[in-house]
Amino acid sequence: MGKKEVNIGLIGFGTVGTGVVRLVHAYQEDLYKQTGVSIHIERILIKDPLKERPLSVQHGLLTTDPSTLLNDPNIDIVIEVMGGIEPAKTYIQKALEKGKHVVTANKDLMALYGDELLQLAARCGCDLYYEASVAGGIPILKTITDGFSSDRITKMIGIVNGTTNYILTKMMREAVSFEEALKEAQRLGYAEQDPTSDVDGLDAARKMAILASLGFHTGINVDDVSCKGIGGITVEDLNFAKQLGYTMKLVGIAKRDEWGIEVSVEPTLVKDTHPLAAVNDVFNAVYVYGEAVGETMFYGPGAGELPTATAVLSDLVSVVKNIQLGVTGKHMPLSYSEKVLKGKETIYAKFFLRLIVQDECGVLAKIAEWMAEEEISLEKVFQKPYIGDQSQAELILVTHFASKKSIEHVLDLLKQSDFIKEVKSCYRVEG
Ligand SMILES: NC(=O)C1=CN([C@@H]2O[C@H](COP(=O)(O)OP(=O)(O)OC[C@H]3O[C@@H](n4cnc5c(N)ncnc54)[C@H](OP(=O)(O)O)[C@@H]3O)[C@@H](O)[C@H]2O)C=CC1
Ligand SMILES: N[C@@H](CC=O)C(=O)O
Ligand code: NA
Repeated sequence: MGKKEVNIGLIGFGTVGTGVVRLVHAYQEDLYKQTGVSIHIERILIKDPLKERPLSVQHGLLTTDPSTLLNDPNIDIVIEVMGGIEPAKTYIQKALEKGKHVVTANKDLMALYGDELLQLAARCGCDLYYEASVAGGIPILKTITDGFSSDRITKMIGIVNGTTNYILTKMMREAVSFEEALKEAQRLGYAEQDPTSDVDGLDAARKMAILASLGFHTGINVDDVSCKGIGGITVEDLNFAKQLGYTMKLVGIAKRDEWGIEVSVEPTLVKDTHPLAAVNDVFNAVYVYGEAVGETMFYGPGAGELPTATAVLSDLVSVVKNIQLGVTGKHMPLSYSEKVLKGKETIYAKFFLRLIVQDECGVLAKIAEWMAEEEISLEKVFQKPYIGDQSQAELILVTHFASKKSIEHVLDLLKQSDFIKEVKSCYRVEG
């Protein structure tokens, strides 16, 4: 056992950074007992020196000059919790090149440049850990890389964005408007600096790319993830979902089978009896199916100061243990499978369609005929008068499993036909 003290350079002192400082102080003694070293925060890089902060720190600890942190030979580990691509990427590269280990919560960066940074870390003999980047406080990356090393993961289904889950829960349960719910999520520190990445699904897509890469042992990029956000969801959609026994969730799916891998993020109607339907507010959950173990589910807070800080701290403890044992920078290869992505013709799901149709003889028969031609069979059909116009009806269809290609073809036919007045919505159904 070498060191008596490990010095940390913290980049970012916002929601997560503040949580990290609080926990390092609160758990100082436990951390010492686990690792045999004192963990000391040596410097904190911020942007705005005039900002009021919820936590005061010792004079001289804060700096706006990155070189005082990156060039300080006393700093052993850099924790990056500032977010974004640049200058975060350059700071992490510089830290690794200087022989400093890195812990980051940055999924934007890890989803885009994870491979490059991990390779650099290996070349520099350094550790690079990023547990906080996916599902906040749930220790899901360690679970997948270590816990599932004895199994073959076939599917992961997750609610991996806390902000959108919080918004959808507030809209469905309390009829709070989208704007109000988003503002509250921002106030609570859940949302990204630019919350469009939460709302448009990109944050979840980045997390699913990281999960799929680790779970399927191959490099899945954000561009490989088909992604749709919650922006287009209407209160009407939510009410229909509720009446029919579904809950709307932004769901990420990563699946592999004999045709290859599919990864997607999209608003999904989850059956009320499905465990994911009970995941509310800022909570996240990831269902992992292993060939041998079967179904497992991991649940916990997906964002917020202290939950996210626990993930950062747990990585920090891993690095400190590696330093003490003299095994930093030594990792077995994780990426060894060929990447084969599935086409739409082999991506199967159930779908919910809401249509405004001409209320006349033969309409349903024609729709059923188009569906049959694509080998789509219907699980549920509901019809009710359309409030806006008595000559029209609102038709809701839930299909059995159909390929994405087939459903898209039928949607094209529906949109072009004279007797379908409007295709109001089409959602994937889970459960
Ligand atoms: N919030 C959450 O619940 C979660 C966040 N994450 C990730 O953690 C990271 C941090 O998120 P969060 O704490 O919410 O973000 P915040 O916006 O709350 O904090 C960002 C911090 O970084 C500092 N910073 C930003 N740009 C610069 C710069 N150019 N130079 C120096 N300092 C800079 C800011 O300084 P200043 O204070 O002076 O403005 C601030 O202290 C992100 O990657 C995010 O995706 C991951 C999981 C959950
Ligand atoms: N904005 C993210 C923060 C955690 O990753 C979320 O809402 O999940
Ligand atoms: Na996590």
